[in-house]
Amino acid sequence: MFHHTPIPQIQKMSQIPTVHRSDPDQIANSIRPSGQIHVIVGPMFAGKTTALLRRINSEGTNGRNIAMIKSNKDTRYAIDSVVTHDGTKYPCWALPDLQSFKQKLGEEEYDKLDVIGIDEAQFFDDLYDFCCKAADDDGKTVIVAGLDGDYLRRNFGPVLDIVPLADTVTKLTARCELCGKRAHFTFRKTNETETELIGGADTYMPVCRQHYVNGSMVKKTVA
Ligand SMILES: Nc1ncnc2c1ncn2[C@@H]1O[C@H](COP(=O)(O)OP(=O)(O)O)[C@@H](O)[C@H]1O
Ligand SMILES: Cc1cn([C@H]2C[C@H](O)[C@@H](COP(=O)(O)O)O2)c(=O)[nH]c1=O
Repeated sequence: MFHHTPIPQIQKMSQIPTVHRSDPDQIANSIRPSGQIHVIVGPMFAGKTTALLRRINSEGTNGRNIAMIKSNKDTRYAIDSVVTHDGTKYPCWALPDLQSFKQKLGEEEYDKLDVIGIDEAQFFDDLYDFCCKAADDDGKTVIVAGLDGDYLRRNFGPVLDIVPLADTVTKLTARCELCGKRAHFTFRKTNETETELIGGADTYMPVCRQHYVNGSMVKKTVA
């Protein structure tokens, strides 16, 4: 039996859907305020909050209007201030999430802001959406400090999610508490296993790779 295979029809040019290219002039001429996002990460005690405060103070010196936010989960040194491990302070909004910020501050005050600092960013689930809107739509400079990794060296919260949005990313290091070499990791001294556990030098120490691995082995052996 003879089978007739249908020959595919060649599409006429007019039938091929047009790909619409964005017009570069239109993009270039659209007037949008230009925001920025700067991200500071690293282990605990690396100087993330210190770096954040330095940048915020320098923006303030340049006459820019600033607001600082931290997670209200961080109750270590003060409720309504960002505080470094060596005691430098800056007043802030301590919030459960970032979406409540505009409402708390008021629309008019929000519009006047040039720079928003965010500390303990690992605790804000809505970090990505907030930063995207603040920089892309509202023209704010957002400076974010937070832990990139938790005590098990896993992604911590949404901090690494905003790297694709960022103008700059700075990874700081601390000093290994056991040998003084550069420390990239945070070691939890206690046996608690929950990801979020607020604490300072009583609970955590910065360590180099070698001492992170040794410490984890010792913990496993003892457990
Ligand atoms: N192992 C440590 N234990 C306690 N404090 C430390 C330790 N290493 C450094 N520090 C102090 O912490 C300061 C940095 O604090 P901070 O900016 O709050 O760090 P981060 O925000 O990265 O945790 C350093 O300047 C130093 O004074
Ligand atoms: C590693 C790790 C840390 N945390 C908590 C401990 C502190 O309260 C903050 C980090 O503060 P810092 O300003 O960076 O010193 O995060 C946690 O909850 N879980 C962890 O694994």
